[in-house]
Amino acid sequence: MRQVRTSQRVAVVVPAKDEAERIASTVRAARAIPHVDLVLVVDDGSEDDTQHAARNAGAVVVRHSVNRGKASAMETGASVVAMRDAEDAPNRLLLFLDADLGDSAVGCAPLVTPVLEGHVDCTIAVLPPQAGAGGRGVVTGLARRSIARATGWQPAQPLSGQRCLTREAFEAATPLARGWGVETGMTIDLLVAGMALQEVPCDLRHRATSNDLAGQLHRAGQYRDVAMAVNARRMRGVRLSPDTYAASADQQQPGQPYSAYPRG
Ligand SMILES: O=c1ccn([C@@H]2O[C@H](COP(=O)(O)OP(=O)(O)O[C@H]3O[C@H](CO)[C@@H](O)[C@H](O)[C@H]3O)[C@@H](O)[C@H]2O)c(=O)[nH]1
Ligand SMILES: O=C(O)[C@H](O)COP(=O)(O)O
Repeated sequence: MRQVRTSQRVAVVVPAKDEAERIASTVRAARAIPHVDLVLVVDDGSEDDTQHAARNAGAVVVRHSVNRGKASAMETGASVVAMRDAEDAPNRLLLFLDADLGDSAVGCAPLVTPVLEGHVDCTIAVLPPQAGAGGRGVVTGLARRSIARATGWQPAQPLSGQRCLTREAFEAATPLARGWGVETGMTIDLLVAGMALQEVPCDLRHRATSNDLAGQLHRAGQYRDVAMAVNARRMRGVRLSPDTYAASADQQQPGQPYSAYPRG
């Protein structure tokens, strides 16, 4: 496991598209997370006032002049953080947060410690049930089954985008899968690369997707992107054989670190 450096800092990266209503409270809450010294908002071609609201709340803001999708905004954010990492200090950990968490974003603090202390390479938030959520688990099920087939892991919330990871882990997961496939692709890439992941319960609230027409269209886009991320990895052979992960898969426990390779 990697060396522990308690002086290591954390950069929060927030991809944001038309989030003027909630971005200020998300930024303020993110700044209160221990070890965070940089909050970077990537305005992904918003048509509202997201960039100014974020800047006024204390974030560093960069902007895509056209909408490029969440994964692209995450890559832009990580590149800007790298430019701001000091040469004589460890690279910052990256903490990706969605823009719609509002005040509850501070509830992501528990994601930092397991990575900072070197226990795992990436943590992923598990959210409590959300008021107004209308999904039937179709996209979530596709993502979970696909991750399990490639790596043996059965995460509770495979689509969760609140993730803290090392720079090395981020690089192992790039180029990121496009759009809404980013989390599923990242999880597979990290586990195939031999990294350890852990789901961590976090007290968060976000704008849940309802079951109206807009919600169903959103889920159709998510399904398409997850399927594309999975198929691209299958075609490139980015997956492990069941023989490799059998022991880890058998012993996995919810909320505990998971690594697909046997630990010697
Ligand atoms: O073109 C876009 C669209 C969205 N976003 C941002 O991406 C984040 C997530 O978008 P949201 O509309 O909240 O998506 P949800 O369906 O609620 O997202 C769930 O599912 C996604 C995967 O499908 C994950 O990325 C999210 O973390 C998870 O909360 C937000 O900060 C958005 O502002 C962009 O940056 N660019
Ligand atoms: O509402 C959600 O959690 C996402 O849009 C995914 O939907 P589903 O997994 O319920 O299909």
